[in-house]
Amino acid sequence: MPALSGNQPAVETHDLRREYRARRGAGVTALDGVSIEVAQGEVHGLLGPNGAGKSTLMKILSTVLLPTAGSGRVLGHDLATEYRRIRPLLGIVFGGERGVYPRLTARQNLRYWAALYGLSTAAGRSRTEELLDEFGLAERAGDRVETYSVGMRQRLHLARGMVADPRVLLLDEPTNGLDPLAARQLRELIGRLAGEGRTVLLATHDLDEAELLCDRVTMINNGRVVAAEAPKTLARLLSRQERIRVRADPALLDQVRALPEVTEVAAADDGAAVVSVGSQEAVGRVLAFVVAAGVTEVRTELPNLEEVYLRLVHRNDERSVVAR
Ligand SMILES: Nc1ncnc2c1ncn2[C@@H]1O[C@H](COP(=O)(O)OP(=O)(O)OP(=O)(O)O)[C@@H](O)[C@H]1O
Repeated sequence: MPALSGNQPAVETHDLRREYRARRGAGVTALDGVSIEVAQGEVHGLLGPNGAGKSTLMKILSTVLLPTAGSGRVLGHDLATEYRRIRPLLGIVFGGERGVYPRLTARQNLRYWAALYGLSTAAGRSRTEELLDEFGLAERAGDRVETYSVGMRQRLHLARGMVADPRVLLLDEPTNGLDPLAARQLRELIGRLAGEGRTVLLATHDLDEAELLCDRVTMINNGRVVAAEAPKTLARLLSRQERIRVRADPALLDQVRALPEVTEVAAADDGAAVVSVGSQEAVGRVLAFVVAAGVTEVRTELPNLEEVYLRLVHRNDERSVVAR
């Protein structure tokens, strides 16, 4: 990977707008003033419901689509005028079959892409073998891709995106359609690639994946940024209810339920009870009550990213709620 230069953001956009013209009727505004900033080395999630504008943003960042208005830079290079300098810095892994030839073997695919990226034959061959090893494809490297499982194909997509050792990886729903094991293997690979100092921009519908992998997430709805923060910070900012997880007998739980500060007592999957408390100030009083009653297994927790997402994106279409 080429050395890092300066500390400019890996990716930044300012007021990006993208409209798609319709032949008849009104056009669609896919992006409506999107400003994001992704630091070098960061794993950044792009979250939002279908049609939110994630793929449009990814296409603009990968320089295959121009914005209608606004601007953006990748490692300091302007998206509109310096795309030739940006492309070698990017590894692009979008879903579907594009970019990998099913009738060729994994080895042939990777050598082909290495040649397209301008590697010499010898360098392309050695890079191909490295990638086949790293992405767990070496054993089947001589088989046609059409005989691969979906998980193997997706690992090959990721390997293809890594041929030129890019500084920035753009991943559009890379684990979509994978079974849990294959998705986990791919996430481990993504985590490893990110650990090498690369910047990763990951569009995903999988909120657990985002929580697991991402340093920060941007949530987009109707072409607008509704939040941009670290998953934990978002949870804290949006948490109107603190929760306390306790293990206690049913009689004590009845007493807890009757406390004025408590809004709900629900059963968790693991047999514990999750006590929701109306305000953060009241948590101490409820905690004191359960501890005085002899409960020893007790901890407070924040909502997970899925709950934050549901509140932010599906609550309504408010404008910027928690923009950086
Ligand atoms: N080529 C196009 N022509 C017209 N409208 C388009 C085109 N591409 C996307 N759109 C519209 O722009 C909006 C944003 O689409 P986009 O694909 O960027 O969203 P997304 O967040 O990636 O959705 P998904 O999660 O379903 O992939 C949608 O209303 C979509 O219908």
